[in-house]
Amino acid sequence: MSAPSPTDLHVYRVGLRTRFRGLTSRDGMLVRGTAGWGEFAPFWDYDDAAALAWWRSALEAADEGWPEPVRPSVPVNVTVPAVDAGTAHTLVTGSGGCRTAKVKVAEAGQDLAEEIARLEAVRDALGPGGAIRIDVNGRWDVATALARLPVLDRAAGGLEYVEQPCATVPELAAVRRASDVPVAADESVRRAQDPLAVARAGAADVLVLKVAPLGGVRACLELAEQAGLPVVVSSALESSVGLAAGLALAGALPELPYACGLATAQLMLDDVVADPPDVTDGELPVPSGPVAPAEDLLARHVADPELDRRWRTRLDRVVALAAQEDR
Ligand SMILES: O=C(O)CCC(=O)C1=CC=C[C@@H](O)[C@@H]1C(=O)O
Ligand SMILES: [Mg+2]
Repeated sequence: MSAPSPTDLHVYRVGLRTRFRGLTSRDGMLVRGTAGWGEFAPFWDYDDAAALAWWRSALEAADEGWPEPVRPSVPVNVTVPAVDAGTAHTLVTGSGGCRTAKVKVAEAGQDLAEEIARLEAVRDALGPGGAIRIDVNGRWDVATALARLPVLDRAAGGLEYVEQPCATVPELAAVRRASDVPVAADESVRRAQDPLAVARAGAADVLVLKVAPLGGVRACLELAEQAGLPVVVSSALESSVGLAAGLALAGALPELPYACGLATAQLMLDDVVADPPDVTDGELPVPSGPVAPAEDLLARHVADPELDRRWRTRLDRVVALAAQEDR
């Protein structure tokens, strides 16, 4: 399917519980194909060329479905946005038994004391056995990373890893060489011309794979195999239609040594899927195939006409790009 009929496309918008990635709501497009439903929801700061991979991932779900899983459920981390310590504590205790927390730091306008308090609260809520990772989204330079990491490592009672401490591959390599905290690459994979460059450079201990920006479950399985590094599957903050693709990847990977960042439905006020899976004992079930939205929820969260028009024109441009590439 290259140009779905407009009736098989739905644009949704759902509010977020707390501000995340500068967003207070999430919007995207759901597409129905012959195998089920896919989600096309590139953030608005992705241009059409970058959005193409998100479209291929949506089409894979809608038209092909996914490879067979090798496990029935996957461990997930609770995602803690750049919130105050009390809210962070509540998020972890209400996460459905997650034993790993990913905590956002380096938020503009916040200071180190707030980060320390957030990490101490998360450790208190998790107890001594849990794992804590932080995500910097590339906002530190190397010197800042090397100054902050020991402090935050202490506040957290030990960090499992730091995700994308700096923006570039050489900077990640420098941090990895000089710090005891393992380094995970996220933007250096999903926003890179060459998603394997960071692995080849020896600049990361772990790769974060997000299905949609990397072009689908099969593309990610191949990437993981070629990289030869442990991977963490993480969401792109989709509805449960899109999250199902992440769960399918996590379910199909030969090895899954870390908890995955796929519990982000907890950050949303509602969903487009009826009875989305709850996190139980820190795990989410791997779906048997693509997941369908519910009519009444689509109606409840239908985008306003202007947003609907923006998504449909965006998709028209991306479908045209895909046709050019396939030629
Ligand atoms: O990994 C997680 O725990 C949840 C997903 C997550 O953190 C993200 C989802 C989407 C956009 C990103 O800014 C953010 C990330 O940087 O990993
Ligand atoms: Mg990240």
